Amino acid sequence: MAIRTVTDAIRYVGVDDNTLALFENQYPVQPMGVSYNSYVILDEKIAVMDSVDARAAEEWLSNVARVLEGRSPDYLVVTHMEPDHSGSLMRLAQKYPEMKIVGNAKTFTLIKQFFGTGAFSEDRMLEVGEGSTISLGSHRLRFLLAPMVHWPEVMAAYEEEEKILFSADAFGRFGSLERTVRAPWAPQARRYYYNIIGKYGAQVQALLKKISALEIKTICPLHGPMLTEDLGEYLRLYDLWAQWKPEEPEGILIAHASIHGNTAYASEALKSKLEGKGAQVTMCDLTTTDLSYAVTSAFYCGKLVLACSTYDGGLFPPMKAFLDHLQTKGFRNRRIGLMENGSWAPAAARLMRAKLEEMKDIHLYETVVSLRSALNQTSEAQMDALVAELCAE
Ligand SMILES: Cc1cc2nc3c(=O)[nH]c(=O)nc-3n(C[C@H](O)[C@H](O)[C@H](O)COP(=O)(O)O)c2cc1C
Repeated sequence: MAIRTVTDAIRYVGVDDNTLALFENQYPVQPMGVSYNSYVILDEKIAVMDSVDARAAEEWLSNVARVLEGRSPDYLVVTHMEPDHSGSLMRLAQKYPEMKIVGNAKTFTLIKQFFGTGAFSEDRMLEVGEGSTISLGSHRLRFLLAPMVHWPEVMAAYEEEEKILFSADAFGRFGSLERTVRAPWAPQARRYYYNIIGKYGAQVQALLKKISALEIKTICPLHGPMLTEDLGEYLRLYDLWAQWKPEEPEGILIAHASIHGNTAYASEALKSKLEGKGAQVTMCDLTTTDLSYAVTSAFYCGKLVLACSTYDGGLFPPMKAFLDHLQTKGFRNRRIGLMENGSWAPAAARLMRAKLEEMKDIHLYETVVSLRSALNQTSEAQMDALVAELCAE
């Protein structure tokens, strides 16, 4: 990946990873890839902002060396210790033994856990806290602690001279810079947010409140593009996401998990009926859709219909996994209809309801569509009643 110029004094030295299959060993990142971002601020003193995944160490070290042009960095700022950003930290630290490591108290606890208690001598660890500053010359970094966005030691850094927010993982998105140069920010930022940061909406709101007092010209996140335009729109979306509010309050997601196809067929019939009433419907086959996309679609819409076959007295596993993931990510504040199928003792609706009742602010529609193997007159009448409820508001 080519080095990029952020401003005259600031360079992007991050690395694209276009070969990784699963980010965090669970989120597909093909074909879009992912980037591990890192920046260098060149002034009287030099700060390197974060390192990269160990997979990308060689390219990153070479990028850093090229922009340094023979100088040595004074600081490596560690905005958090997740290995996709700290995996090459020790390589840079060994190469430049005079360089100080900048972190907060929790950062150094994690550094010791990952790299051993003797990883750094005391004089190499420069501890900062909320509001601490480091002057580099004409540039000055001010630190804003952002605990649990989405690790405990996370901090952002605001560069006061050029009004740049180094936002750690906030505002990041999947997609390498090379492969997604023309892709809109929101779709992969939304999937990144809900799956990785989503549980910590309250902590994201706290960070948004802190940065609302700042004039920001550029946001430099740790994944995906540097953001220079439409910042108001990105902040608006983050504010919505952090409050678990749907982007399409009237949009309906039908998420189905069908063993032999009858529940899927009934879901298609439901979709036709809803569209006949002018509703905006998205379908998600949970047996073929990666969970990270299904979870994102669920958060996007204000209304859902969950349709599931009964399986050994329980939920068909793709629905069970979907509900587990939603719960983990703090899913709430949605209106939901249920459709079940069972050939001899349907239990799916009862089990889905029980799971949803553990979540906050879930409104369940009264009508439950209960299929016995296949759609028939009785279940179609239930479906019509559910359609009326879904379209009533
Ligand atoms: C392995 C297996 C276990 C099942 N367990 C139950 C069950 O416990 N209770 C029930 O009523 N139906 C059970 N069924 C029937 C499914 O719910 C059946 O596939 C469904 O009624 C038809 O819908 P589908 O074509 O969408 O899967 C089971 C089916 C399979 C293949």
